[in-house]
Amino acid sequence: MTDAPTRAGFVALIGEPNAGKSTLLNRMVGAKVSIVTHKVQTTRARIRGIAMEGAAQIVFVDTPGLFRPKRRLDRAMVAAAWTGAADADVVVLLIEAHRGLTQGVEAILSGLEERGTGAPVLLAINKIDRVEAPKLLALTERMNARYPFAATFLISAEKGHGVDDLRADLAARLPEGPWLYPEDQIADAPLRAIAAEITREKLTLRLHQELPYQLTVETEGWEDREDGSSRIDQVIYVARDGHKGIVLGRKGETTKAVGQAARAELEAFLGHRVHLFLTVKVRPGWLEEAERFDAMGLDFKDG
Ligand SMILES: Nc1nc2c(ncn2[C@@H]2O[C@H](COP(=O)(O)OP(=O)(O)OP(=O)(O)O)[C@@H](O)[C@H]2O)c(=O)[nH]1
Repeated sequence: MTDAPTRAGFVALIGEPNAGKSTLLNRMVGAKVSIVTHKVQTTRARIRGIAMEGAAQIVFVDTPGLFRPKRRLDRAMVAAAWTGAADADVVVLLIEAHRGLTQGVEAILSGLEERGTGAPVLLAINKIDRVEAPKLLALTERMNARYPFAATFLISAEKGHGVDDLRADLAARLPEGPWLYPEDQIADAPLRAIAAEITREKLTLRLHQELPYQLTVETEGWEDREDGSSRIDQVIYVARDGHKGIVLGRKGETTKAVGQAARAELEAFLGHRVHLFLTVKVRPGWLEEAERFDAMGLDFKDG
């Protein structure tokens, strides 16, 4: 028997808040490689996780900023977010079985129609554990009458029903080609990446608009200690000296608060004690290294 060709590509998972995107990702990807903290609003599509299915590598991206309240829509940002969906090889629209074709879902479908996407759009009706079979059938028909989905999957992300079928179908739709991320990176980079992402998120929450552009967080050290705790060393890189002060805050209080918040979340995530050490460093021109960050699976630029 000949080996199956390798495949790789991007899958955009879209849906209203609370549809179950994180739950589904965790199911498909496994907790270890799922970057679960994604609340940071950026104009870039973000990699949420990478799943291997046979010889296929499925890179899940999400499109932050897509469905924010209309009044505050920043056109450029929303356009960029849609680009994320349009650039994907496959789009999965996740909806809730008990809520059906809501106004929010309708808005997403209109968006897809307006902008168009060359990629097939799959419908995943989630939370099927909450409704009766006849209702599911009716919803499936209604949705498919509304939009030409390439396929429909009835799933329960929480209970795991239908998730394997969805993942296998996604894998089969990806183009043939080499993997986008080396397998060993998928195996060990993620925890460090998640830890860096958590700190970045706390910085964003704390600094809001003041957050320096060209800021990045890297986990440079990780030591699991015998007492069950972890020592994690991270560096916050900024592009200019002036930015260092913003990140540190008066008497270092910003970094301190960020560190405390990040540590608490890391402890909850890892389930054990964490000693987190943050350093702020200036690294002009880190953008040149953007490709390296891309390779780490944290971000990638649109287009
Ligand atoms: N009953 C049921 N609940 C589910 C299922 N999948 C997800 N949920 C619940 O739905 C809620 C939202 O799930 P999330 O995975 O956080 O949803 P999300 O789409 O990532 O939400 P945002 O992060 O706000 O975009 C959680 O309380 C889940 O436990 C399911 O299959 N059945």
